[in-house]
Amino acid sequence: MYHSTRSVTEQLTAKSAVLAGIAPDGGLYVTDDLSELRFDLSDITSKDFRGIARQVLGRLFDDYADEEIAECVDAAYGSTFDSPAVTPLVPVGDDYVLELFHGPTSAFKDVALQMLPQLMSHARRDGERIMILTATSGDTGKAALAGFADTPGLGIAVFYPQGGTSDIQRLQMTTQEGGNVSVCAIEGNFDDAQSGVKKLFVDTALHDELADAGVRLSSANSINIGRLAPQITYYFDAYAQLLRAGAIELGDEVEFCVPTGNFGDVLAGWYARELGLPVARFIVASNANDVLTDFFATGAYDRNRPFFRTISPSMDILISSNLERLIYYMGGGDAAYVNGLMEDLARDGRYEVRPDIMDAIRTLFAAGSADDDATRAEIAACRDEHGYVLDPHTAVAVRVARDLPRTTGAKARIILATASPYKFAADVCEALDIRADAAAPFDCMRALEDATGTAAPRPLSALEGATERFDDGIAPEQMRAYVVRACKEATWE
Ligand SMILES: N[C@@H](CCOP(=O)(O)O)C(=O)O
Repeated sequence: MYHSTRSVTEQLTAKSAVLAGIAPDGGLYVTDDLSELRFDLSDITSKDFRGIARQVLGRLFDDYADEEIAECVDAAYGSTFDSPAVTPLVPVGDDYVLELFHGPTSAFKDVALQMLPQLMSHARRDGERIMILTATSGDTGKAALAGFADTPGLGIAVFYPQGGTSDIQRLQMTTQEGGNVSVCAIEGNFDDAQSGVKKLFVDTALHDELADAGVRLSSANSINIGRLAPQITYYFDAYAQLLRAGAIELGDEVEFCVPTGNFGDVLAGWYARELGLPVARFIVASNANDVLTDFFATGAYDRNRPFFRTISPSMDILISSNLERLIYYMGGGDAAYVNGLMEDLARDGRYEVRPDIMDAIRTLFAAGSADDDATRAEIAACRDEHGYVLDPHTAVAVRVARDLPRTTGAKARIILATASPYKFAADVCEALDIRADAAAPFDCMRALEDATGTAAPRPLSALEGATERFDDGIAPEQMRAYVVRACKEATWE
């Protein structure tokens, strides 16, 4: 059963938690006693990606029948990824890069957002209409649109920060087809978009108004446990790939370095560890928005700081929602304590975690940050040293990992590659000193292809000349009215 990080009174089945997205008190759904759900390592790592996905989802979402989970996995990972491995692991220097960008929108979000619509479709009752509200700093939005477009009974509204994504990321979203989709720029940053969405989730008057039209709200962000859980799969699968390559032996510990914004991706790794994956340490890598780096150093989470727009825009985030789940678990499941911290955050923009909890957290997590200059330098260095082209988010992680020696006991280090460099062609060209007009994204794509001998993913190059359907831009206060309209205008069946 699932309950809020902020209270334990309401207990929900997995299907209900997935459909709800976020708890009515603003908390995130969690399940207790993860240790009872641990896998036999030899068994789970003997499976391929799809087999691991079936195991992970079947265990965490036990009210889905085995056949339902199998149908979800086949639909999500049957033919939608351009690599037979789904998330291939590639050696780069002394480390490994886990390429999570082989899905339809060239970002790691595809792994979960090809799955979430399947999970929701199986949980939804006949006739029920669900509007998925999504805040994005660039990658989640398109991956959610691609996953939910024209899915019966489900609609989707995506909010992105105006000017806060790469040109390609914006075009991916504004050209999206489907009768159940809407895309809107917000005057503000990702935090404004996500806070706006969270406000709507706890707006009971809005819920009543939409209920009269037969619509309820849910989320495609990693605050939704149905979005987070599918990401656990690739941690186990990366380990399985290392075993098959003979790079480690069963039981050896590894470490992961994860480029981080909303803390969902790295938290999925932590769940994998709780479920039995031998992980010595997680490295949390941030860009200049280094609120997490400071948190791990000091125990104080303080969002009262300048917000930077960087060349790794998907990580331009100062409110890392999923940290709430980690604190809940590392604090021994004390929902009242978490509730108090979240009240501090809402009131003062900061909270401070108890030293004993921080000590426990620091045994497992290290953190570091890289600004734009360091990111560009890393893109260039990795190409020079290994002939491998990084996207800016992955480059942040590689740079942070470079500065931290591998922890004792870890037999291999895996860096999560979260997006294709072609989504950020202009910045990657600049970093690699490739001559191209930064204001012309498709010229940059071609220049990057010519200079590196790699090919842009077809869905990205096909954006050239595509018709932009959405040019709405609103203030955060107008999000409520926008959602009401989106619900009225969506084609539901
Ligand atoms: N990095 C995301 C922002 C939201 O994170 P999520 O994992 O909670 O969806 C993005 O690129 O949109």
